Amino acid sequence: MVWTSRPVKSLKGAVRAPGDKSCSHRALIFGGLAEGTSHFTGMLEGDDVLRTGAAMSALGADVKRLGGGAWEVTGVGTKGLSSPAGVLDFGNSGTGSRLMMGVMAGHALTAELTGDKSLCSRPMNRILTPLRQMGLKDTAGPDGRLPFSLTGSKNLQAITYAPPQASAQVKSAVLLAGLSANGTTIVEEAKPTRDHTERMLRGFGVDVGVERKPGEPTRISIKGGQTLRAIEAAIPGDPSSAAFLVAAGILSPASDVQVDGVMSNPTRSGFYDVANLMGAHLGAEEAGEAAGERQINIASGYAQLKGIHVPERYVAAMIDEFPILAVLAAFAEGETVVTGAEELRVKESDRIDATVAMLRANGVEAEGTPDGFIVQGCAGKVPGGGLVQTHHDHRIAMSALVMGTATQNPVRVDDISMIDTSYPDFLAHMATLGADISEG
Ligand SMILES: O=C(O)C1=C[C@@H](OP(=O)(O)O)[C@@H](O)[C@H](O)C1
Ligand SMILES: C=C(OP(=O)(O)O)C(=O)O
Repeated sequence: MVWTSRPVKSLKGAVRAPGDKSCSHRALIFGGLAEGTSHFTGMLEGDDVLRTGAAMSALGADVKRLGGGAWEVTGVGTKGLSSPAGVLDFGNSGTGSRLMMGVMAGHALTAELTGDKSLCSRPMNRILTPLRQMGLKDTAGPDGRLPFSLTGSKNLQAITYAPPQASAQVKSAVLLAGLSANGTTIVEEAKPTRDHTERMLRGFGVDVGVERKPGEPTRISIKGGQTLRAIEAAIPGDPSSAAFLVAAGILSPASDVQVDGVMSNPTRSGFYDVANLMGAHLGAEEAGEAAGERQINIASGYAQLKGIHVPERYVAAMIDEFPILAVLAAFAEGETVVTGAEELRVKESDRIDATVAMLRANGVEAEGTPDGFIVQGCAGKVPGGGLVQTHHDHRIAMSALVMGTATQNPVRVDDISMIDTSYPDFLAHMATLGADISEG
């Protein structure tokens, strides 16, 4: 079903950021491994997270959705999960499927895993390779694509592993397997990635070592056999979802957009840092802590941006924000160059190709490179008028709809149903700000 976003003169208003997707997955997983009953509020209730909850429940945890973002999870203890009766379907979610593989590796269980078309085309060898070294058995073919089944073991061996990719999902899967392995598992991380697994595990009482030395990979260690203790926590707001609203504020003349309760964590703040480097003037006001994370209220208003070469040190901290950054680049003056972001090719879609095609369909000169893209900015005047193919990728769909609020002509999108995977309130929040987005 095609949806259209039409240009508006201004966007104004305040909305609360939805619960962070990464933290919501982890809350359900860790709550299900803990001893006792955990309570969470402010959870994201997108399809990706719901599927992680369903998987934990099928494996034996008691997972209750109480309504309005509140959840109650009674855990089974670190080695207490058991084989599910049916297939575990992770839908569109790389995070849910990959973190759960790490968890299941350390349990005496067999499970069949699958996902939607997009997830079944994403690489899983990055997870299977280290987990097999630890003792996991699986039926995956050489290409390592879902569906396959895996059989875990209560006797995993700890390893020291240096992931070849900058990936929090790989790091987390290995650490979670390490939680029930014999010995101390160490992940050597060359480039910092989001650290929610480390932080949140500590909140559950797990000892996670982090050793940083200048010029060397960070060594993150976890001793097997530790117990998680149930917690009460509020989930912080999602900076990746908030980025769409903040970008809409920057693009729209005479706008005044506020997004409240956004997690501010240096491993997630790349988009905001880069937007400021391009000339945005984002306001930040302290908004207290949630689950050990700082939160801020972000104020966003119109700015004429300048293209830049995005410094590669920001890439991991804004990995999901490149499609919306490309929209900012389209409105900027001059060229924007992204390098070092080859991981974009293995997300829900090939986000380099999908992003470039989204811009070109709307009259913007852009080209893909093996590890990024180059955008020629239109200095505020983006033609629009195109039909964007989302390739079932939520971040492409939301980026295109935000772009359409400020183009010369409406922007159409082939399908928006998958936005529910990460941001079910997106359309409602955009409507609150005054966007003109409708079906047809
Ligand atoms: O650990 C996580 O919660 C995530 C890690 C990132 O993936 P990679 O680990 O593949 O970079 C990110 O793209 C994803 O949206 C969420
Ligand atoms: C890449 C993403 O998620 P996942 O890997 O969990 O599917 C995303 O949300 O942009």
